[in-house]
Amino acid sequence: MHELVVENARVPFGEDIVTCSIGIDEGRIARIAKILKGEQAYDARNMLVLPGVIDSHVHFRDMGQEEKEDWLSGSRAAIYGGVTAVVDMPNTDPPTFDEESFKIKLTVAQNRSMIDFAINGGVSGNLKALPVLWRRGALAFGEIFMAKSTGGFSVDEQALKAALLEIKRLGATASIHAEDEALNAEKARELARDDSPDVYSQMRPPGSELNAVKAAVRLEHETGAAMHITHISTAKAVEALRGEPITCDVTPHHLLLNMRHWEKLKSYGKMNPPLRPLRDVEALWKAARDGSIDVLASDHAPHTREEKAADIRSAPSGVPGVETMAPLILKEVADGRLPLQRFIDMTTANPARIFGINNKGRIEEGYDADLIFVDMGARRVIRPYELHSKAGWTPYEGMEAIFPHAVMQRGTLLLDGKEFLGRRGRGKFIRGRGYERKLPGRTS
Ligand SMILES: NC(=O)N[C@@H](CC(=O)O)C(=O)O
Ligand SMILES: [Zn+2]
Ligand SMILES: [Zn+2]
Repeated sequence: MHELVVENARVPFGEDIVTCSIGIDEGRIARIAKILKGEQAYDARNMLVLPGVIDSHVHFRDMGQEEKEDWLSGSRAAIYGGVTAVVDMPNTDPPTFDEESFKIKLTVAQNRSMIDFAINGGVSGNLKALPVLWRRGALAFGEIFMAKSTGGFSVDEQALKAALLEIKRLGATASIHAEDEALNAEKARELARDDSPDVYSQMRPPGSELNAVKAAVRLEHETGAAMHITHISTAKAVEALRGEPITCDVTPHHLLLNMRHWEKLKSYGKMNPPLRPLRDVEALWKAARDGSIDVLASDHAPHTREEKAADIRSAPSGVPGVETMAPLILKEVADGRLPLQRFIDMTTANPARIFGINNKGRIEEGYDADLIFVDMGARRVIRPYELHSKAGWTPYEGMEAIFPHAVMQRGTLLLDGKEFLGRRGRGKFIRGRGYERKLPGRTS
């Protein structure tokens, strides 16, 4: 007799969808079978049941940037979007560059997050701090900024190489923000007086990303570090990774928005890397379908309406996305633009494997019962006032999406139809592989 049985669940197994029961004990999937007995039952009503989404690239801000987002608002938005685990980036205030800032963020997230969370260590002139960040449980290192973005951090190739050698020594993974800082700076000067609506895309051209990705490939050859390119946004950068042992992720905005959206979005469409031409968007979809892109990650980067109302050069870069990512892409799955199994791999098993998150990302015995329940016919138009990020705006207003009907984390419902059941502080810290492990002695 299981504690809880999810009945009438339609679970995708490879190409098939099997109607089954999922037996859950102590928050874990204990059995999957036709019929199971449980003290409690949850009728999935023939909904599609998928593993909870792991969003491996979010900026939940908080601490010195509470006005943009905090862990409570960010994790609430995540739940409504079917996300049951997030990985928070280090460009916060304070930035996660040392033991003290890691502990501060961990305490804040443990007190406030309603979903399970991981914290990445940052890299910026803090080479000596990488081992202690790893021991404190950093999931990975990154995003490591090769070009300045929000927060103004960036490392040159020499510093990046030193960090990669240390990351390799630790057995950790590096996630890279690949743009060419020098080219971006040169373009910004060259286009200082240009007031075309798409000038921001011209200031950070595809060549900037390509230069940085090529440098990252060289550094992988030189260091052998486990590397991942985050928010890849151009056809040529995807090509540059072909055949390389480097994984990558794509954001919903680079799949669903393009340079034609500048007219309408203005500074709300500003993010790094910037909006691209349609030909890059089509190439990203092709790469998502054929597996050249491993992960879908939101790069949830909220800024307030007031900040975003500024002109294109002074407004901050970044768009919110944790609540709309899975719903928007599930709608594309329903429209046949991406196979369901690719969606599942890109949002669950792949990020779990790449970043070393154990026991999450699959509907299999022994895995956490992190589940989302989706009616693939339940389309809804996105309205900003119905979303939950503190941003209070979205670049996807008016677009159709398929939001999950229910969300469960480790066997506890966090959302059930209109009923929101998330609780502050219930999210658990997802520790990286280096947590409290004795570090290999320093070789040099
Ligand atoms: N993507 C963005 O434009 N901004 C992100 C940082 C980043 O991912 O570069 C942010 O933190 O605001
Ligand atoms: Zn970035
Ligand atoms: Zn980011």
